[in-house]
Amino acid sequence: MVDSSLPTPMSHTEVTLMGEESADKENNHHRLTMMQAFMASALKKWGYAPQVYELLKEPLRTLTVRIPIKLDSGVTKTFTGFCVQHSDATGPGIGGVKFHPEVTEKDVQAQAIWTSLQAGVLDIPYGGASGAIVCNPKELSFREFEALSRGYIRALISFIGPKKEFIAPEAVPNTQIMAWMLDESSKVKTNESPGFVRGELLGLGGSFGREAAVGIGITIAAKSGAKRVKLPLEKAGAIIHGFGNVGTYVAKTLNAAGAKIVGISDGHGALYDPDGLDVEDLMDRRDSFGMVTNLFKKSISKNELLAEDCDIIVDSSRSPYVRTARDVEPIQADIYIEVGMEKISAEASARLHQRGTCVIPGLWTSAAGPALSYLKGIQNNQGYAWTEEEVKNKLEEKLKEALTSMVDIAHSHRVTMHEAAHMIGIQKLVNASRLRGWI
Ligand SMILES: NC(=O)c1ccc[n+]([C@@H]2O[C@H](COP(=O)([O-])OP(=O)(O)OC[C@H]3O[C@@H](n4cnc5c(N)ncnc54)[C@H](O)[C@@H]3O)[C@@H](O)[C@H]2O)c1
Repeated sequence: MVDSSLPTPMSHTEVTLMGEESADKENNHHRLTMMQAFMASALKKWGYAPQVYELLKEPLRTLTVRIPIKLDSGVTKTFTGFCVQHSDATGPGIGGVKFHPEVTEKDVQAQAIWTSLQAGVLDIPYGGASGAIVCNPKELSFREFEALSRGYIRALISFIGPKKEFIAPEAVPNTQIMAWMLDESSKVKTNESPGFVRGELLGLGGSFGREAAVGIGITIAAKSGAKRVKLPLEKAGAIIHGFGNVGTYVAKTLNAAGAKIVGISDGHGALYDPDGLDVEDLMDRRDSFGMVTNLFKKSISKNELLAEDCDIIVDSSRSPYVRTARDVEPIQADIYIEVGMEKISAEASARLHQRGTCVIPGLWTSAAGPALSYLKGIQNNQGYAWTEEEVKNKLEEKLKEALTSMVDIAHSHRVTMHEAAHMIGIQKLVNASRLRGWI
């Protein structure tokens, strides 16, 4: 039964290209609403009843905790942390923990819903969760970082664990942070399995492949997009919008696959050279804020870069700004690869689709992390670790299966790849909720 009262996909305010800082401000923090709109639209396409949207539009649990930490100066500072569990209908939640000065409860809720959908896209037995600590990682010493990581686990220990929620790395969290979190949970709760956290050190039950995972996903995306638009990857020119952790990894893997990196951008500006940029050199010259474009007199603006001639755009920026249909109008690339949560609006995705651009949605490209967590869980459960090659092959297989399902749904339902991804994600969640008798 189609529900006409469900919200239609959000019509984003058309933001004139007035200077990116003000545009960012205007468009900020829309991701939860945007997620709900994508969800409502996917539910409508499947014809689900309104009660389904009511159940899934918000997380089942949102917890706020306060974490007091003694800083190196001897002063106690109290940090705020969030833990959001969207749904455990399909299994225990899996979610990253973000350490960021501007992260809000709504950001974490959006991320948790998004992770639920990712688990559905991958068809893995997990639900969506997400966590965050409001802090500026650049202001924390190594010891303070450890204290905060352990404090977060102590504050949440009753709500998380292998049967409730796994903790996985997100933005800043690295393997060391995961190891501290695992150790704290073993101290507070005896017999905690190494499977409690995902992404920790190899010597502590971690899996190979954590760092390479996102790059592997994006390379598959680039190769499959290139095949679709009949473009030899070896002759392709790629622009990396957001030359950070993911962006540099992608630049290196695309370079290795034969593509030329013709443009990059960071928080400051952008660089473009049709003859190709020296990725290694740019990486070496980045400052402690990750910026490099500020060193060049010939740098251009981030918006100008979007309009430059290229075959592939990888959008791996960490901008809060969601691109509208109007923003994507100047894009010339044949392939647009979104990395991370909803970088473009439903209308922008539809516009690119209409123009024949192959759009690979972030819901799929960023699913390599959860897919790897799933593979790690299997290794932990069987007490046997696979080789790096085995992990890579299984990861590729899982991602390719998910990509094929997405393409099939896009064709059979005549929808964009974004819509197809959301439709698959939501369907798995609805089926599990229905079997449990929740709806
Ligand atoms: N790190 C991971 O493991 C991982 C995994 C999957 C998805 N993601 C997603 O990928 C995206 C990038 O993550 P990351 O870890 O590389 O982040 P990062 O902070 O290391 O890099 C982000 C880059 O974006 C740039 N940037 C910031 N504001 C910008 C703007 N307005 N315009 C253009 N560039 C801007 C920054 O200068 C930086 O170069 C995020 O959306 C993240 O959620 C990350």
